[in-house]
Amino acid sequence: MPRSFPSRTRIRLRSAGAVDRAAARTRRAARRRRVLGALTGPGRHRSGRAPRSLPRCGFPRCRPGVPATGPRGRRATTDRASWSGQADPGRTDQAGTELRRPPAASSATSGRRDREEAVPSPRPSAGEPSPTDRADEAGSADPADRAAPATEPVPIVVLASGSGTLLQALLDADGPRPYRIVAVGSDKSACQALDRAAAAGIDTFTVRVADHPDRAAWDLALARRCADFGARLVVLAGFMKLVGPGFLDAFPAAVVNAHPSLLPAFPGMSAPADALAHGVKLTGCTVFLVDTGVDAGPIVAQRAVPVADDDDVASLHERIKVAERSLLVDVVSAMTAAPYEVSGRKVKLG
Ligand SMILES: Nc1nc2c(c(=O)[nH]1)N[C@@H](CN(C=O)c1ccc(C(=O)N[C@@H](CCC(=O)O)C(=O)O)cc1)CN2
Ligand SMILES: NCC(=O)N[C@@H]1O[C@H](COP(=O)([O-])[O-])[C@@H](O)[C@H]1O
Repeated sequence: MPRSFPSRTRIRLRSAGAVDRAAARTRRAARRRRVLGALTGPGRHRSGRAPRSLPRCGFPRCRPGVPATGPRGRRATTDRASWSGQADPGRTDQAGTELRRPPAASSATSGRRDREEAVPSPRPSAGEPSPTDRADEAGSADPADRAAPATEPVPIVVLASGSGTLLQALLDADGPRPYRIVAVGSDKSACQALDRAAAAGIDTFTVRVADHPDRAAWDLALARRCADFGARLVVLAGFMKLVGPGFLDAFPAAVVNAHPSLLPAFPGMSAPADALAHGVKLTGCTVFLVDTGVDAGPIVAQRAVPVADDDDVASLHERIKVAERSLLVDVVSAMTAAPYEVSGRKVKLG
């Protein structure tokens, strides 16, 4: 049974700049606590409570408020201590995803902890800032915030195994985009998708299952590579490996997959062939939030595509992919441009 998503969670994917600013606010709040602690005596916050330590990211190189250096010197944001300053507390996970839970929301995802290293948890942790700190973080009095552009692109990583035409559509999308592809990864050492990324001047990486002792270790290695690039959203675009809980926990409600059928019809690796074999007259494509099931996660968007009488698998798949490319660009743009809400199986875009 796939794990479900938390009910009624509002998610705002944050730009790298936003997370860096949140880290700076947290550092300032910590400094204030130290100064006030010195004034009011040992071990006391001005609220009268004992100060809490900041939470640590699960990845060993990461420390709160200290940006790690990713490949080619790019900063992978690692701060997890930045809760939203709203009445409904939200928080930023390792991937920089801000999770906001409306008051009636149930608790976060249940989690297996069968991993070789701790990975970031979407749950509130001991480092939850005080309400005072939340107010500090929410406040727009910070000149750095006021000066920051409102529309910094959200860093995304695309994972692909094949020809990479979905990736190309994300690369080619016209106009200013709310996302920036910071890296393209694959489970294969060579594939056309990696070539397309390299041609566009984008960093690439490979994480092969065969190079890891087991699938859980591969999951964590893949998550680490994506996190090192500062990904807030991971897009599976023709990625032909199932990702597991170790990966998904690092990017809660922030991994999407494109699939060439109208799910829940025809899940799996041969959807267009299965649709043809079934004799359907209408099929299509789906973009969904990936969970631990196979093509089973909450549906974000779908588009219908007709089946022609003389279609073969290649012609049908190509017609689906035309729709899929623009659907994926639309969905990734919407998810990175504005908060979206996940409520059980329902996903509402901003
Ligand atoms: N946890 C999930 N991971 C992925 C999903 C998903 O829904 N949940 N979607 C896939 C894409 N996918 C089809 O939609 C899919 C990919 C791969 C497989 C599969 O069984 N793969 C085998 C290996 C096959 C191979 O390498 O040739 C495997 O993972 O061992 C099924 C469905 C993306 N990931
Ligand atoms: N089960 C996953 C699956 O079937 N994925 C599908 O592979 C194609 C990748 O195309 P591309 O390599 O040209 O981007 C796409 O149709 C994608 O949905």
